[in-house]
Amino acid sequence: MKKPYVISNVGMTLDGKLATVNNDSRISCEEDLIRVHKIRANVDGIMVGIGTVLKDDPRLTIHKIKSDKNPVRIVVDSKLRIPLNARVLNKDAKTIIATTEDTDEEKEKKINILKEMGVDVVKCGKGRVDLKKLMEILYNKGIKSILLEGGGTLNWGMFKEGLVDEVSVYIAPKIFGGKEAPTYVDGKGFKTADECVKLELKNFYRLGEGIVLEFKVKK
Ligand SMILES: NC(=O)C1=CN([C@@H]2O[C@H](COP(=O)(O)OP(=O)(O)OC[C@H]3O[C@@H](n4cnc5c(N)ncnc54)[C@H](OP(=O)(O)O)[C@@H]3O)[C@@H](O)[C@H]2O)C=CC1
Ligand SMILES: Nc1nc(O)c(N)c(N[C@@H]2O[C@H](COP(=O)(O)O)[C@@H](O)[C@H]2O)n1
Repeated sequence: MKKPYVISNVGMTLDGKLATVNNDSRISCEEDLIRVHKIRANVDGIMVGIGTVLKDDPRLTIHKIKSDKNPVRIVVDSKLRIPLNARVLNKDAKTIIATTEDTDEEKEKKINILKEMGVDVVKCGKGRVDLKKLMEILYNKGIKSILLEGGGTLNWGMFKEGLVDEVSVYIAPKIFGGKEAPTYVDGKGFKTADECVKLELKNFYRLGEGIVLEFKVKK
């Protein structure tokens, strides 16, 4: 299958959290955010799950460094829960919403509004977005590289389907704790260590107050 090259990046605490139990996701230092924006500047698309849009209202543009273009923003949103005033829907960059083929009158109405706003809505899968199919669709739209920016539920979906090629994480010297706090990879998890995603460490370095680790995913 032809698919975009996918880089998974997060800023996480030493205990693997992406945010606190109250959804405070201030983890990366300024130097790390600049590093992330340099990656953004080198990919065709930036992808997040609807959970991240609802909790963070991100822009998903390049705004920490100078850049003459923005990658396409991709939101994975089965039930089309995206608020029409979400910042990812502004005119700063193109946006693709990936939703399921499941349909009802209300959903179709919202799709039409989104299309009028210039948003590209793609349908793949039933129940939940079929991520493998989505990757194929995105590749055929000319998106050959993607920065996957979470959150933990979408990260699980992408790792489980074997769709991630590279990992870079910033580990901040912070501990958030909390069983309910989102982690780098949530979802159901693998049942045995044999099934897990295996990584090859490629590089590591100190950045600001924390550390960056870079891996290739073993296929
Ligand atoms: N520190 C960091 O670097 C980052 C932190 N975060 C934090 O992570 C948290 C959000 O994470 P989370 O709540 O897990 O949300 P996600 O952003 O991972 O979105 C998850 C949602 O995506 C939708 N989805 C659709 N299809 C799939 C699929 N095939 N597989 C997986 N998900 C699918 C589901 O909703 P539906 O069924 O409705 O479509 C699902 O609930 C926030 O607290 C945010 O601040 C997020 C990114 C980076
Ligand atoms: N790398 C990184 N470090 C953190 O500490 C973070 N909280 C995040 N969050 C991700 O970045 C998105 C915000 O993007 P904008 O600045 O609004 O463009 C947020 O939604 C998460 O995906 N990342």
